[in-house]
Amino acid sequence: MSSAQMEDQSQNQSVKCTEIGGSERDSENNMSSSTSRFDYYDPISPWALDIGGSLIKLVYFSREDNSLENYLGKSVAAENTGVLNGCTTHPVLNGQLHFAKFETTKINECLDFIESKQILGSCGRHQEVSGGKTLTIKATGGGAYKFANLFKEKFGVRLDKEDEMDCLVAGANFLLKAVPHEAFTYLDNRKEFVQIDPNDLFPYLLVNIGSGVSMIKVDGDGQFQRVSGTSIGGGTFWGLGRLLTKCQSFDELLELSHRGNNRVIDMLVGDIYGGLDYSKVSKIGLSATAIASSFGKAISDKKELQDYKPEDIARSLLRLISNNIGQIAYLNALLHGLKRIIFGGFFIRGHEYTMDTISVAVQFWSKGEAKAMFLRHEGFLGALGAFKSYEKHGFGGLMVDHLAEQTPIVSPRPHPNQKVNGPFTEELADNESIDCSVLSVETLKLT
Ligand SMILES: Nc1ncnc2c1ncn2[C@@H]1O[C@H](COP(=O)(O)OP(=O)(O)OP(=O)(O)O)[C@@H](O)[C@H]1O
Ligand SMILES: CC(C)(CO)[C@@H](O)C(=O)NCCC(=O)O
Repeated sequence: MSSAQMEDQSQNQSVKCTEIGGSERDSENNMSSSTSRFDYYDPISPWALDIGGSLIKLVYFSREDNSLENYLGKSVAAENTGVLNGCTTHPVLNGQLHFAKFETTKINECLDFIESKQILGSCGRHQEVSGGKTLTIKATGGGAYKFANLFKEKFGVRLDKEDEMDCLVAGANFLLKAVPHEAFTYLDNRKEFVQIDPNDLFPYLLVNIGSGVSMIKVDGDGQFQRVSGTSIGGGTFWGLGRLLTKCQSFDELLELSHRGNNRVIDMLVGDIYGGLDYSKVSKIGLSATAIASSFGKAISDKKELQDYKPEDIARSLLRLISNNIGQIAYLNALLHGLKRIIFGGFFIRGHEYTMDTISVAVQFWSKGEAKAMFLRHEGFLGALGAFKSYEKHGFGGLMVDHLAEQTPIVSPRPHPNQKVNGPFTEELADNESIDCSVLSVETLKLT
């Protein structure tokens, strides 16, 4: 299939997922202690959190109304054929996987959202599920530690902490293996979806650009090493950008950068060489338009901060940070012999200029040997990994397993080749949901 065809299809992309759980829920993590088998027939919709330094990411599953009937029907049918009696059934739950994000400094908005959407399930607030057990929710990121008490006080739920790197890798591997049209390249204003053969996925370098940046060499499922990182990341862009431009939101900063011209502030090779290409006077090969020194013009100009346009500052800053991350990523890929570099994290936000800058940096430094790739669900790797981690604890129908098929997505997206007015290419709309079919494997205990 040509990349152009793949791009077209992506416009109707949706994810169908399969949710699998297992085993009896008799551990500390249980949602139910099962005094009757019907305790299992009202499963709490699973959800998971990734609470980072800048943003909280929430992934949750909601069933369609007829889902429960479906579930009961299949289970009873299984019982009638003698499959039950402590054995496993495979009821299919139809529903949707939802994604939402909130600023960590506004965590109350997240708590209100959880409450308003009733994603705590039928047990409601301050629940003690049957048998005196506390509902446990999978959570990752530093905030899973920092805000554990807040969730306990507000909802009576316990945050079951999953390692941040484990979750990033699990989320990335899941997306790369199971979700069609997930990975893409972006260069010269062209977005091309890449279908990676799941058998030829590893090794790769995962570069997660959150507040800070983690670089992880991924060798397989659960096999990885955090090889590097840098504190110059998304938090730096947003923090410095806010101070320098006085803008009020991250989106405003991105919007500014879209309109700006970095050459006003960055010192170019041509500025130093009197307009000549350095490549013409030396073997080093830097063009006149290459940035010699980010923000370098600010030293020579007799100007103050207010003399620069906020949009030009935003543009230079975005270029500086993206370039730097692209370069460090490439150096790590080189050090570890990796050709494929996959970028995630909410810093990217499907922003054309960010992706282009990172891609150019990787291409430039690797002389075309390495490739930068991006992910549609870039910001939800950790939360998806936490969501998937229910599975490894073997309880309660809580694992996205594989994609069954695609159905049209609810919200329309611009065509990848269509020039959009804003700075974003194809960002996941906030709170967008994805159709899912969920296979819930429950071990039913008959009493
Ligand atoms: N609406 C937004 N508000 C604030 N920052 C945003 C927003 N959208 C994107 N960002 C960018 O995304 C970054 C956070 O990305 P992400 O959520 O992946 O990391 P995090 O989990 O908060 O950080 P860390 O993993 O380092 O703790 C911010 O620092 C900022 O650059
Ligand atoms: C500290 C974490 C892992 C928290 O998510 C992240 O912000 C990060 O990778 N920062 C970069 C730290 C460093 O390696 O210099």
